[in-house]
Amino acid sequence: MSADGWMVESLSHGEIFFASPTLQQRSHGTKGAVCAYEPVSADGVRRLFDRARAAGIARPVLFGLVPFDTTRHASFTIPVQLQLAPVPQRGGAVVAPAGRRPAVVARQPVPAPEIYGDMVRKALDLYEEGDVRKIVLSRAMDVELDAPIAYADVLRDLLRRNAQGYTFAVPAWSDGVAGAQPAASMVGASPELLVRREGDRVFINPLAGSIPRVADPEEDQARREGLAVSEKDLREHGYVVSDIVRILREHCEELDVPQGPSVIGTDALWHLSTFIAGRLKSPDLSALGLACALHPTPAICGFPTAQAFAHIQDLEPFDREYFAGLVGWQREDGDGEWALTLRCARYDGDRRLRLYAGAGTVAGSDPESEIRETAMKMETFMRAIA
Ligand SMILES: C=C(O[C@H]1C=CC=C(C(=O)O)[C@@H]1O)C(=O)O
Repeated sequence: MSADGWMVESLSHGEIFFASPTLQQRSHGTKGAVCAYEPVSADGVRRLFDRARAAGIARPVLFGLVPFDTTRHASFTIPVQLQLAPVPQRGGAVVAPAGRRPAVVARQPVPAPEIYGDMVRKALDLYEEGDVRKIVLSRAMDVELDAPIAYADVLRDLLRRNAQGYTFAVPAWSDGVAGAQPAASMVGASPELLVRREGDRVFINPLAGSIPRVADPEEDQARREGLAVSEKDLREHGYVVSDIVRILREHCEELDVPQGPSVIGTDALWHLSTFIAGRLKSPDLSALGLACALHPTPAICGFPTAQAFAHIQDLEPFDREYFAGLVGWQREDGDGEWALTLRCARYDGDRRLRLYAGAGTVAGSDPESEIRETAMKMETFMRAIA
């Protein structure tokens, strides 16, 4: 453990790091890890734990990435050596980065911001036609660096600025697996908890409806207050909460849903947030099982889900892969935490990253503000890299 208490020192490509607001976990080495690259299923997860036991891993913890489109392959890893610790007090001593940061050699938006604006305008036309009410539209940015990233520096930076978030580096496998080097890793700091399960208690914290923060404290506060009463943002948030609650009612016998959202802040944005707690009807439903029942929520897809999903496939000119999917961990008893894979990038382990950002659109959305919001989401991640 390093002086600042974060277990990120010498983390190499393919190793795992996952920090929630209270717990940090990291793997040491990639040798012997039990891995799978297959669509997510309860049977598949069970088989992985069986393989881990057979391999002599005493207290197996499964880490994973589930794609936005769950018919595609997920990436799962049960490391041989895992270290757990409470997160250190924030605001304490911060170890300065050891070396120089990589420089950006090239940036390529996918698509260009104007085209993203056109996508939002097309969504606005669809709202007039009436078969869909919300679509979360995203864009990407391909970045080339002059040198590989230092995981420890990047994660420290993300951790420092996202105290209430879920900071992660989790490997993405490709066909064949079992090699020591993954195809890529997803690296980022998500503000959004999809599901935490502790025994029969579950916690869900959807976010939707956002505004960028500014340095001036008065203007920043005015933006926070404006978001709390914005009709468009409350509507955007409402689709998410009502759909999540509808599904939770099938699986929970007690549900505690606040009357209305509150506003939470990351270092760069204000978000509308609703913290929901429930008690599961069946102890057999794991954290990942419930997360998959809820996914894709209108926070990253839209409403109604099927129509929004089809429009996303049609409008977005790139494959989301693991972006806007699930990232997290789970123990054999089904307890665990799954966050949405947001504010992140796919990193190839060398000099290439693909950053992603999305924004919810509804009738009344402004294409220019959605361009700004997605730019801000990617920019905050870039600050940690170069
Ligand atoms: C899709 C993203 O954010 C979602 C989560 C929180 C707030 C959102 C919004 O206000 O648009 C998005 O629904 C992203 O960060 O890429």
